[in-house]
Amino acid sequence: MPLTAKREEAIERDEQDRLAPYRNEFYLQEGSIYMDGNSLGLLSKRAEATLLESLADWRELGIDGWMKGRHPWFELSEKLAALNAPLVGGSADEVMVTGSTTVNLHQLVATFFAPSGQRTKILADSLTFPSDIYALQSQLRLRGLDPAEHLVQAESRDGRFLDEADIIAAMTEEIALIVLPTVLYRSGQILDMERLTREAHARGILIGFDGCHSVGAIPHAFHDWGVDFAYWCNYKHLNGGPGTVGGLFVHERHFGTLPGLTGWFGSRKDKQFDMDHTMTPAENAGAFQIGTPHVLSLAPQIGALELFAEVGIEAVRTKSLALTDYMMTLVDQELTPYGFVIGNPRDDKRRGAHLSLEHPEAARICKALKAHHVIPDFRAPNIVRLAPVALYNKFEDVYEVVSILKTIMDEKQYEQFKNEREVVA
Ligand SMILES: Cc1ncc(COP(=O)(O)O)c(C=O)c1O
Ligand SMILES: Nc1ccccc1C(=O)C[C@H](N)C(=O)O
Repeated sequence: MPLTAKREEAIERDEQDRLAPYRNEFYLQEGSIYMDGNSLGLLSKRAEATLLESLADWRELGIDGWMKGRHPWFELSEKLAALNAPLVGGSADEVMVTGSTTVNLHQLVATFFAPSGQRTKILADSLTFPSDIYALQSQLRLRGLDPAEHLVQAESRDGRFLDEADIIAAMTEEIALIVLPTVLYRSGQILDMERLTREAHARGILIGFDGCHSVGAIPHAFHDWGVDFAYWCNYKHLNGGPGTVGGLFVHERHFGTLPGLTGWFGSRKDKQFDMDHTMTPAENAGAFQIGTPHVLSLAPQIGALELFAEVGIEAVRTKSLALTDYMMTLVDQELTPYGFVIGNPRDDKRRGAHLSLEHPEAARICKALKAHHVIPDFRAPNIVRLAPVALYNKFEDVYEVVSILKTIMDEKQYEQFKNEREVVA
């Protein structure tokens, strides 16, 4: 189904795009358009190379890979932390690449949730990713507190967005800790982290953020905003590979706080192999490591993060906004008659890096897209999530996806599929 908009306009924008050459850094499948980098980013050639180098270090050096490898494993988490730091607005000391999103949340809540007196509750929200809620519930149970009473979830007025004023209103004198997403995983709304942190601190409450959907997509200033802690995954926008090691940020004002969950890799590096039964924790965010790093799962990040160091997060964000803005324009022009509702914020300040297209037939529209070799994901009950990624998608991809969507809707091709979700996406 031809679009009213002209393909040449998309091609022209690609020609002017300074980041266009980075597309060649990635493995893209011929004839397929990947729009799911907000769930699992694609493999880059540099990430593949650093993974293979680490594998070769293991093959050739055995145990000496820890100190003498091409990317010595003993300092690898620290090296990657320094590459993550500019992406979250922290110093290299405030960041550590370790654990996974959910494990890091457990670690940080185990550290910073200190119920006392009437402050015994944790404040989260009703739209956040389920794993965070499960972790918070179990942390409460571990302290002998009933989650039904002690986990407060700020409500959304429309099921899509959160209003900071509602969250602030829930910051009562019963709240000890707040955990919120930076960007909501379904609607892509960015929360005003600076404002929320200021308001939490004005009430004597600690606050941390889940950065899974924002790190590698938008700039952050966790240090300057005064955020107490944050945690994120490196497999979405950072393209570190499936299940790659996650990241965490702890504000320097908390250095010296004993982690809730300690292990020998949280030791000061020069002390670790003293094997003393009295731990000497690292004097920075390194203290929050627990055990031996998953080296082969860290290794792709060396190459993947190098790309971000080269391009800079500001340039990534500028292109990402241009891509999602272009996609919204085409959706408005071409798809409105078919019943799509744009369920993400339109404002640049509020919009993350993906579009959330709502439609009652969303599950089977996603299946029809896949039959056309377009990879979106479906999020229940009615969302087609589409993420045009700055480092590897082009404006012409956006044009093509909207054009395919128009054909699917016009010819009701989605009717060939069941309107039920698949297992993963
Ligand atoms: C916002 C958010 N939080 C938490 C998670 C869970 O992360 P993990 O499975 O890596 O612990 C995800 C994605 O899986 C997510 O998108
Ligand atoms: N970790 C995964 C493992 C398997 C499949 C998807 C994921 C995701 O990350 C989903 C993502 N967090 C989401 O926002 O839906």
